[in-house]
Amino acid sequence: MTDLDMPVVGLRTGEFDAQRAENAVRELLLAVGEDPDREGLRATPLRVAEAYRELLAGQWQQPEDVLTTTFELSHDEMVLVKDIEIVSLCEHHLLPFRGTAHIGYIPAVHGRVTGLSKLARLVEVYARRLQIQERLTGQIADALIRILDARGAIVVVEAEHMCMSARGIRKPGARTTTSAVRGQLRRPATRAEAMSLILAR
Ligand SMILES: Nc1nc2c(ncn2[C@@H]2O[C@H](COP(=O)(O)OP(=O)(O)OP(=O)(O)O)[C@@H](O)[C@H]2O)c(=O)[nH]1
Ligand SMILES: [Zn+2]
Repeated sequence: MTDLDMPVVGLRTGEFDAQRAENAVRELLLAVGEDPDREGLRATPLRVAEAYRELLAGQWQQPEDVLTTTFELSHDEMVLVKDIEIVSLCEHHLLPFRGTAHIGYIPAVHGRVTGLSKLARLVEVYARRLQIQERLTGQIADALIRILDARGAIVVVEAEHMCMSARGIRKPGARTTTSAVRGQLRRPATRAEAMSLILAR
């Protein structure tokens, strides 16, 4: 059987399998030489499973689920929300990366704008998945174009990866910045204006 013959399993099929996650954590505790039945660890598999349910809640959500409220408004200029805190999980090490996201978009002509909180909800949908920072950044920008029919979108994510600070190269404080720019925001002047607003403290 080749890989191509394998049934497609994983992302967003079914529901979060809490029992399976608990069993896996119990196995992990055994693997690191612990006794999962000692008092302090007895509830740990359950706690960890619940923590992953929360950290990965976006696996079972779609951006359309949160970009619901829109208002009829002809707004020709950029809407920018800065400093949205994010916590995501690096898909390579299952360790958190955390930081901030900044989102700007130019609404559709004679179109609709969305509620500001929905932009932060959109970030959550993609952050609460197994991610790499570049994909997270691009997915948010693409959703703004696809779902809001935005004329332009810019997303900047700044984050610190625990896989770089707590293990491996061990460089606490190293921050990674990624950006995704789509549509009219790719025009140099518009992009420069957006970046200066994002970088202004
Ligand atoms: N581009 C990108 N790389 C990431 C991200 N998160 C983690 N990584 C990197 O993924 C790479 C995985 O490299 P590997 O060599 O397969 O794994 P590793 O031996 O654990 O790597 P080290 O972290 O260098 O010890 C590492 O360089 C991580 O820093 C991300 O969001 N974007
Ligand atoms: Zn990592």
